[in-house]
Amino acid sequence: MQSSLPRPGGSRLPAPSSTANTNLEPQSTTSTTQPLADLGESTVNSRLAFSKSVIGKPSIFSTSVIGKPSALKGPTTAAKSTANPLSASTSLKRGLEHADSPYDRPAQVARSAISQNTPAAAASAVKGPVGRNILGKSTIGRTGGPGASRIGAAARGALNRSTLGKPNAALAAHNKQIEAVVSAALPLGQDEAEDEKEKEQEKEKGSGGPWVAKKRPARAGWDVKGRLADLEEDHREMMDRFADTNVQKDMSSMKVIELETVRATLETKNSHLQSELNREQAELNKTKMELHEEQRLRRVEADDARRQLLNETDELRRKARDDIDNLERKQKTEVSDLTTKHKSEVDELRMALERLKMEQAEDKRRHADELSTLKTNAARDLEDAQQRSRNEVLDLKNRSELEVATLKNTYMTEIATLKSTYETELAKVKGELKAETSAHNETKDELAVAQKMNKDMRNTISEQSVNSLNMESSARALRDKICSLESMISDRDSSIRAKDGDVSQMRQDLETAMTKLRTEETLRRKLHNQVLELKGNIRVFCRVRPTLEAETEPAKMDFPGQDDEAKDIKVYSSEKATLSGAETVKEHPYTFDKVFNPTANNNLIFEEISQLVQSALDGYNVCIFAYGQTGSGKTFTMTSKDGMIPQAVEQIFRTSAQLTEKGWTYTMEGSFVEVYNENLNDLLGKDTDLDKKKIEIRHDKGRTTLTECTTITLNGPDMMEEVMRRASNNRMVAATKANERSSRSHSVFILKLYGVNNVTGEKCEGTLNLVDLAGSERLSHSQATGDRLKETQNINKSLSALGDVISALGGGKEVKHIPYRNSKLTFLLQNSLGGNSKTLMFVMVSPLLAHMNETLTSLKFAKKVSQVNIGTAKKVKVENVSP
Ligand SMILES: Nc1ncnc2c1ncn2[C@@H]1O[C@H](COP(=O)(O)OP(=O)(O)OP(=O)(O)O)[C@@H](O)[C@H]1O
Repeated sequence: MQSSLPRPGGSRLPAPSSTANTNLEPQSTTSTTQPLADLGESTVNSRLAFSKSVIGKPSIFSTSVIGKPSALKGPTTAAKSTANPLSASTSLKRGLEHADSPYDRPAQVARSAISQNTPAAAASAVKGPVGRNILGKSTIGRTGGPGASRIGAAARGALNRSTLGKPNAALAAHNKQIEAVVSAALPLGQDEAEDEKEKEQEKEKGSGGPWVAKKRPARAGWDVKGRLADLEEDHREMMDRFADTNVQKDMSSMKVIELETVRATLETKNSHLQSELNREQAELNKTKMELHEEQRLRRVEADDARRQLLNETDELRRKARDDIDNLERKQKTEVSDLTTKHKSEVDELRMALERLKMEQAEDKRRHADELSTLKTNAARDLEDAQQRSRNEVLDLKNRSELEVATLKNTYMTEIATLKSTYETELAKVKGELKAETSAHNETKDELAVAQKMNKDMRNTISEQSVNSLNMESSARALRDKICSLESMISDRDSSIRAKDGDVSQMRQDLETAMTKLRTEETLRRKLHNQVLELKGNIRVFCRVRPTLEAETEPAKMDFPGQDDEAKDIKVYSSEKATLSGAETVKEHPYTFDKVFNPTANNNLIFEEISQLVQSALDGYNVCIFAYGQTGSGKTFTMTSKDGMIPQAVEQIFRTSAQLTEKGWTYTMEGSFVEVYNENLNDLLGKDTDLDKKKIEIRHDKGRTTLTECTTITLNGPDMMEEVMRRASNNRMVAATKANERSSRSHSVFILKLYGVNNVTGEKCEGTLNLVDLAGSERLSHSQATGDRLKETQNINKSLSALGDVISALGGGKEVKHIPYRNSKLTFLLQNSLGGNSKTLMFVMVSPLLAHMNETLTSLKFAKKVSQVNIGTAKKVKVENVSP
C-alpha cells in the first residue's frame, strides 16, 4: 500500500492496464518498508518502482468521469476517452456547463485556460487548493452539483483537446505532460486503486461484466422520475468512490510528509558530507600550501647550498692555489738554501781537501826533503866519519907500520939497545894506540850516535809517514764525507727533481682544472643565457614602494602568492555611480614576471637582476628601465646608495676579478647622460656645459658612441662613488635651471664592458644601460605653458616612443621598421633594445590612494610591455675589442 506514495515533485502517467497489473507486485511494498535512514539507491529504485506502479495504474480520473457511464467502464474505456480528444473536450465542455455553483470556480478557470489553449493553467486550476477543496467538498459532502465532480474528467478532456492542433508525437508528449500534471494534482494511492479495482471486480461479479450502471428494470420512456432516481443512485455510488479517493489522498499527503522528512534527513546528511568535503578540501589546500612552502624552502636551501658550494669550491681552489704557491715558494727557497749551503759546504770541503792535500804534499815534500837531507847528511857524516876513521886507522896503521918498521929497524938496530926504549916506546905507542882506539871508539860512538840519529830520523820519518797516513785516512774520511754529502745532495736533488715533478704534475692538474673551469665558464655563459632566454628577453618587474611617514590614505592592494614567487598584484579602486552616487569597489588584477611588495629592499631586488648584469659581462647588451610616476621610487631603486647602479657596478668588479682566474681581463668604461627636452647632457662633464654642448649619437656596427661625452675608465667600485657624486652635482645644477628637473628628464648610466680571454683568445663586448625615466604621470598640455609645455610634450613623446619601439619589436618579422628615431631616448638605446639585447622594465608603483589613476595607467603600460615577445638575444659580435 505504501508504494502508492507520490514522488515529491514527480508525475504519474497513465499506462496500459496490462502494466498496471504487474505494478501491484510486492516489490514496491518491500522497497518502501526500508528504514528511512537507509534510503539511498534503493530509495531511488523504490521510487522508480513506485512511479512505474503508479504510471501503470489507470488514473482515477479516467475512471471517474461523473455522469459519463462510458468513462466508468474501466481503464480501457478511459484510455479510449483520452485517446479521443474531441470526445474528451466535449465531456469537459459538458462538465463545465454544469459548473454553475460557487464551487465551480476552478472549472471556470479551466474553461478560460482551454479557450486560451493553456493546458498548464487548466491543470493548475484543477490542481489548486480551491479546486481541490471544491472537489473534496463536492465528493465528500456531496453538496456540490455534478459539475464540480465532473471537473477532473472534464479538465483532462479539455487538456487533451487543447493539444489538438499539435502534431501526433508532440501531441502524445503534450498529453502525457498534462496527464502528469493533472494526476499530480489529484494523486491516486495504489491501495485506493486496488480498492477501486476490488469494487469494480465486486461489481463485475455482481453484474458479470465491466462496471456499468446497475441493471434496473427498464423504465418506460415517460418514467422520467424513475430514470432520474437511477441516475442519482449511480451518482451517489460515484460520490462514495470519490470520498474513498480523498481518504487515500490524505494518506498520500502523510506519506509525502514522511518522505519530506526522509529528504530533510538526507539533506542534513548531504550537508554534513558537504561540510566534511569542504573540510577535506581546506585540508588539501592547506597541505598544498605547505607543500608549496616546503618546495620553496627546499629551493631556497638548494640555492643557498649551491651558492655555498660554489663559494666553498672557490675558497678551496684559492686556498689550494695559495698552498701550492706557498709550497712551491717554500720548496724553492729550501732547495736554493740547501743548494747554496751544500755548495758552500762542498766548496769549503773541497778547499779544505785541497788545503790538506797541499799541506800533505808540502809535509811530504818537506819530510822527504828533510829525510833526504837527513839521510844525505847522516850518510855523509857517516861516510865522513868512516872515511876519517878509515883514514885515521890507515894513517895510524901506516904510521904505526912506519913507526913499527922504523922502530923495527931501530929496534933491530937498536934492539937491544933500544929494547927498553922500544918497550917504553912500545908502551907509549900502545898507550897512544889505546888512545887512538878510544878515539876510534869515540868515533864509533859518534857513528852510533849518528846512526841513532839516523834511526831517530827514520822514526820521525815513519811517524811523519804515519801522520801522513793518518792525514790520508782523515782525507779519505773527508772524501767519504764529501761523497756522502754529495750523495745527500744528489738525493736532495732527486727529491727536488721528484718534487719538481710533483709541482709540474700539480701545475698540469691546475692547468687541466683551469681548462675545465674555462670550459665550464663558457658552458655557464651559454646556460645562463639560455635560462634568461627562457625567462624572456623582455621582462617586467613591479615594485610598490612603502608608505612614507608623512603619507596618509594608502590605496588597497593585494599581493597574492609567496614573497619569492609573487607574480600577481591586485589593486582596488572605488568608483561612484553617476546617478545614484553609490560607491563600488573594482578589483584590477595584474600579473608580471615578479612583483615586489613594499617590504622588499634594494638587495632583494638586485638579487633578481644580478643575472642580467652577469649577461652584460658575458657580452650582451642589457637595458634596465625604471618606469613610473614621480615619487613612485624610481630614483631610490636605481641610484640610491644600495640602488641598482652601484650594486651592478660592484657585482661587475667582483665577478670580473673572479674571471681573471679563467683568463678573462675586463676593461670598463662608464658614461652618465641626461635626456632633457630631447637633448643629451653629459652628467660627468662640466656643469657649465649643461644644455649648451651638443652631444651626437652615432651607431656603427652595433656599437653606440657619443661624441663630446665624458667616458671614465672604471678601475674599481670605489670610483663609482665619484661618478655618482659628479652626476648628482650636475643634476642639482640642472635642477636650479628647471624646477623638478630630475622627474622631467631621463638619466641613463651606460657601462661598457670589454673582455678578452688571454688563454682561449675569446673576446666579448657588452653594454649595461641603467635608465631612470622621467615621471610617467599624464601631463596635461592644457595646463602647461612655455618651458613646462615643451617639457611635457617631450616627456610624453619619448615615453610613447619607448612604448612604440617595444611593441614594434614584439611584432616579429612582419614589422620592418622600428621607430628608434622617434625620440632621443630610443635612438640612444637603439643597440640595447631589441633582438640583440635583454630588457627589464621596473614598473614603480606609489602606494597612495591619491595616485590610483596614475598607478592604473602605469600598470596597463607595463602589462602591454610584458606581453611583448622579443626574439632571442645574440652576443655582440666582436672583431676588435678595444675601449
Ligand atoms: N623602497 C623604498 N623604501 C623607502 N623609501 C622609498 C622607497 N622608494 C621610494 N622611497 C622614497 O620615496 C620618495 C620618492 O622616491 P623617488 O625620489 O625615488 O621617486 P621617483 O619616482 O624617482 O621620483 P622622481 O621622478 O621625482 O625622481 C623618496 O623620498 C624616497 O626616499
